[in-house]
Amino acid sequence: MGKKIRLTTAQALVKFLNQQYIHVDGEEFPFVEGVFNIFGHGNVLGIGQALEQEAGHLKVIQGKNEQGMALAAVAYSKQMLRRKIYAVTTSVGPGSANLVTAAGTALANNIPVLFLPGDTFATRQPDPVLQQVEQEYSAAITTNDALKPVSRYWDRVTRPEQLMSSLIRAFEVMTNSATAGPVTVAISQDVEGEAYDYDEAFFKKRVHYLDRKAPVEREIQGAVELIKASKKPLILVGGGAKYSGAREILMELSKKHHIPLVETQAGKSTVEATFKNNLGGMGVTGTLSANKAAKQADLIIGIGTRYTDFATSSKTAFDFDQAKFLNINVSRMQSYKLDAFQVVADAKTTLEQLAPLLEGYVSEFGDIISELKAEWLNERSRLANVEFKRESFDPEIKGHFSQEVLNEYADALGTELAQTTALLAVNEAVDPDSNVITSAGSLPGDMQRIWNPAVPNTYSVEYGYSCMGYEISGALGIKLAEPEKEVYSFVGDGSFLMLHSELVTSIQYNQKINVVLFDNSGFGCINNLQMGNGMGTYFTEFRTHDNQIMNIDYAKVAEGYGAKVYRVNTASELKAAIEDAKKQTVSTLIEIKVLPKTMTEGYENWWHVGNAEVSESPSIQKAYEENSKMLEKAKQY
Ligand SMILES: Cc1ncc(C[n+]2csc(CCOP(=O)(O)OP(=O)(O)O)c2C)c(N)n1
Ligand SMILES: O=C1C[C@@H](O)[C@H](O)[C@@H](O)C1=O
Ligand SMILES: [Mg+2]
Repeated sequence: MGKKIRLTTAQALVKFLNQQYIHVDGEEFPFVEGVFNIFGHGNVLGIGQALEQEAGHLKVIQGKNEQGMALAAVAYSKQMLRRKIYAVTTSVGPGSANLVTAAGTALANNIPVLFLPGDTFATRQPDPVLQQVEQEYSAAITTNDALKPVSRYWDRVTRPEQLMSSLIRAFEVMTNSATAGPVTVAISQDVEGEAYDYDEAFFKKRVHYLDRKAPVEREIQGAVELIKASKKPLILVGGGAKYSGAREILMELSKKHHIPLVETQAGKSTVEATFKNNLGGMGVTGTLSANKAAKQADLIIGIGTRYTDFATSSKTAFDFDQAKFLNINVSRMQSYKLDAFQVVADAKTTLEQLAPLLEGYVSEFGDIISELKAEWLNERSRLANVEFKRESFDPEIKGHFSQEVLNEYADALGTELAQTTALLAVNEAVDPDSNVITSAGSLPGDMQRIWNPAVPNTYSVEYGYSCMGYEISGALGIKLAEPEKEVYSFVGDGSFLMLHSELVTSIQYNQKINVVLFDNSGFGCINNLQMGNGMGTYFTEFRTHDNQIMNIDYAKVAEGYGAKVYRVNTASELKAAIEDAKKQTVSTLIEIKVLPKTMTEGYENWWHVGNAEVSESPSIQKAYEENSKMLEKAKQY
């Protein structure tokens, strides 16, 4: 037997984390960058003690809300293309419960993060301890069981020696591109501090290889046949294409064979918006150009995409009578979607192998790609120049609010600015290599349609879970990943109110983020959704008990934390604020008052939502009928 080293479980954990490396395309670097923490009695004397004693290369960062710091870890890993992670340690009970939303976000987006919540006593001697839920039907259930449905691997460590097999499994899952996702290793509070004679070999440097899985001959031949037989193939660029680093080969294939590219939220900015064949986002929140191209396509080459209802317009985006599907995905489960021909392999490797076999092939899209792109760019210019009128304003979201109500908003918020105009003013004003992030509300739709990233991998919208609160938390993660660049967090007033605690952490650790807050005094997109489906405006505006529109001074909140703040309600004030914010070293917040109903609306798309089948309202009955008609046209599965 080899040499032994006596450590507590938590000390062994920290020592092990320091020794995990990843190897990608010939480069090797530590996989765990640091540890976010909020200490409580469930982890301070165990993991806290171990980190205090010897953190090694790990950066230790104090979070302000478990969900917030965990979302920062998700965004960090996403920006690092899943090649580096932060671990997240929490106390027991509410501390670990606060991780559930973040774990769901990581899972829906296939992002590796290591969650280390404390667990109840293994000995059960002091039970029930403070914050122990004490489930009556089973003593084995703890709050951490709530993390099982949102973890790709879950384990509870109740003896020090279990840590070894548990961690090896955890790192195998996180560093495998087909299974990458959140991992939970919950360690009993008493066991964190218990000592054990660990084999020294457990702590040797471990390299996890992120090898690129190559397609087999049958897969390549099948893919080539499908492409050569198609007249109008379309490439749907998903997150997997970005993580695989497929930009150059995508552009080469697209140019050579005249195949348009359209993007999912996760795939956007794999290839910059300025690329001539990039028609932008597709689906419910897609562009007119991408959605028109999708309807014409007879072969959809889905690369690293989950085909969510947003990307496929609830399975109405394509002409299913003629379109075939070719899916390239490291996940076999994902590759089966839409009855596709499956290539279960790395995106970049597969496309590189396809390239020489497609020589001479040209699609029949002809000038259609450039015409569609030009048409969309015109529409985008129109959206940049929307002007409010007090007598007859026709907003993007039509027929919901009367002129009187729109004027009431303009007066209450002191603004005449449209959201699309504001967003495009920001797009023009920021440095092109800046990173941008958002996740919930109306902003992700606007971003997917009209934000043009000029530099690859600068667009990080989380739309797998669309988690309110990710925006500001995630901006901190992106800053940690790419400290040399500015990061802009686009956040609605609703999301800001839900969670912005890590703005404080960004200031505390001198990690400058820029929060661009769009205040329309309400849950705007949900108001659109309900009114667009025949309901009235019901609990989605921020109105007081006596029906006054709330005008909240969010800038003052951020100022209280120490951020540099700006209050703007015209496009020129906004541009000036962006310029000044660039000069700051501290985090900034730009509060923009925008009019409701001025976000972008759908472009030849449909979203299957759960309308009421029976109701007393004729407008709801009508919405139900219209949706049922659309459903008849949709692919059933
Ligand atoms: C954690 C979470 N809770 C609820 C939702 C549902 N939801 C989606 S958008 C939204 C309102 C967003 O309001 P705001 O941030 O002001 O954005 P707006 O739509 O006004 O642009 C809600 C409640 C969600 N996505 N995430
Ligand atoms: O319910 C929702 C509707 C979407 O428009 C929005 O972007 C998303 O955040 C959401 O949760
Ligand atoms: Mg809002």
